[in-house]
Amino acid sequence: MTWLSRAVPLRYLTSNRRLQKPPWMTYPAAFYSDSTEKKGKVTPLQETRMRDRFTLYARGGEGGSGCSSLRRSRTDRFGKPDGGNGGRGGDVILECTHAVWDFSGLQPHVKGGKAGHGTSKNRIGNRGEDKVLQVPIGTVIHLQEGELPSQIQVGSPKSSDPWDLPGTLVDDPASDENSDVDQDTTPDSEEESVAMHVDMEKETDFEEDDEEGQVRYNVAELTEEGQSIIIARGGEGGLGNVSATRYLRGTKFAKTSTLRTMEGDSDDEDGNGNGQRTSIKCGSLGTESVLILELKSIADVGLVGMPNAGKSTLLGALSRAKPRVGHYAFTTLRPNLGNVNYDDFSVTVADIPGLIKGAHQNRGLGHNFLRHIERTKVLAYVVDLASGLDGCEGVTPWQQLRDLVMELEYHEEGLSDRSSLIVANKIDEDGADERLEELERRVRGVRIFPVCAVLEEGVDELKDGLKMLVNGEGSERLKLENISVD
Ligand SMILES: Nc1nc2c(ncn2[C@@H]2O[C@H](COP(=O)(O)OP(=O)(O)OP(=O)(O)O)[C@@H](O)[C@H]2O)c(=O)[nH]1
Repeated sequence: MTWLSRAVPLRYLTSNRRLQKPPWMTYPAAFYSDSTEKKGKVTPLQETRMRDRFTLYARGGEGGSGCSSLRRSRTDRFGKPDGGNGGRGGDVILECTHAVWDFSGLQPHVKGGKAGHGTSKNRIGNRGEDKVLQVPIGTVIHLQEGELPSQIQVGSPKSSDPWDLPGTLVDDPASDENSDVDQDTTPDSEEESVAMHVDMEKETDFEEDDEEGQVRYNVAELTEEGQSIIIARGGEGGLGNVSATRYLRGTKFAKTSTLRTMEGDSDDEDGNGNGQRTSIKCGSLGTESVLILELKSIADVGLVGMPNAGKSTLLGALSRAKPRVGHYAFTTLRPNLGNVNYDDFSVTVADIPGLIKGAHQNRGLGHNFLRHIERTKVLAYVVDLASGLDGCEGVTPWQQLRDLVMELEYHEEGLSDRSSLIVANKIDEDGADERLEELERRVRGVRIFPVCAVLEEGVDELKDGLKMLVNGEGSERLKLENISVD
């Protein structure tokens, strides 16, 4: 089609009848793809890449400062302390949800809300607002710097307790001689005690990695909807002069002179939390951590295959997922998930972007996506039966299988060692039947399902085969020694 064949409005024809190009024709790309332009779609290769690895800097909010205030009355000339404690800074929390599927919505630097300062009449400062970040299901956390994350129990009644007092408040200071404002480690809620338990467990798990500057791998993972962990805790609030007086009288600061000095210090503070933080009046800073978040999709079945083998088409045939399908390699740039429904249960299937020989040397899309099948129970190797037929260039199905197993093993030893089956796709193509026979001769040990994904032929048998493997009825594995390529 030439540009002249399109209807041109009269205003673009000049008086001497010479044709001038209308504006849209000066942009050939827009001209040829105007329907795409109108719908605002991107061309397939511009599809946004999945953000499945992310470095996050988190800091808990600062605790509020305690207030120094005296309440005088006609009967009490000297007054009584009535300054309230500062509030506790907001935490930074990761929450696992189906609503997001990668980390593209996250900001790299996140800080919990700053708490309010205490005020007179013994009023406690507002608690800093928690910053809740939504992460996808299957998020694995590696710790680069800072404290280990701590789990929050779902539905903990205390988690939203508005009367959650700053941990620095010591009810009976005299009973705990060694207590210290900045080192109060007594769990004040069920939530905190769980957190500490988790921490201790993890600590033992990662003892050997616990060297400075080293990343501590897999410190936590989020695998269920609603599961939350605190990755940076808000700072504790400073003590107001009511609590400070009680605290100091009951502990090592018992000397009146010290008490006066400490309280005096507090009076010098401007109350905005920027002053010297050694004073018990000042709120403490929140904890800081640097985390590497990594997504490992949780699927029962992983579809692996060379580019163009028909994985996305197959996922669409097996489930209601609508992945992008194209007749060129690397149409799929991110793992797609779909649910295969049976009468009584459903199976999640992940379509992993095409692997090629040498992916471990970063060819094609590299190995990045293979971590999404680390947690799958079953592998379905999808091969293109028509590849290399009719004298066309292409890799034979048995060679495809060999390359795939090798790439999986290069990525992680033992990755291919899980229940597997082979999907021999494109059985509708000429010469595919003979190819299938040869494939059955060359590959032993696993079941082969001939399928035509576009016409959805053979899909029901494949579904049954997948169901059996997911249920643990069968444990065939594809091994290199069982594939004959010569
Ligand atoms: N003849 C025939 N063509 C098929 C069949 N299944 C898929 N195709 C075609 O093969 C091409 C590639 O299909 P995709 O589903 O995008 O393949 P893929 O494996 O997801 O490709 P990547 O995204 O590169 O990994 C498309 O043109 C499909 O229409 C089939 O059963 N028979």
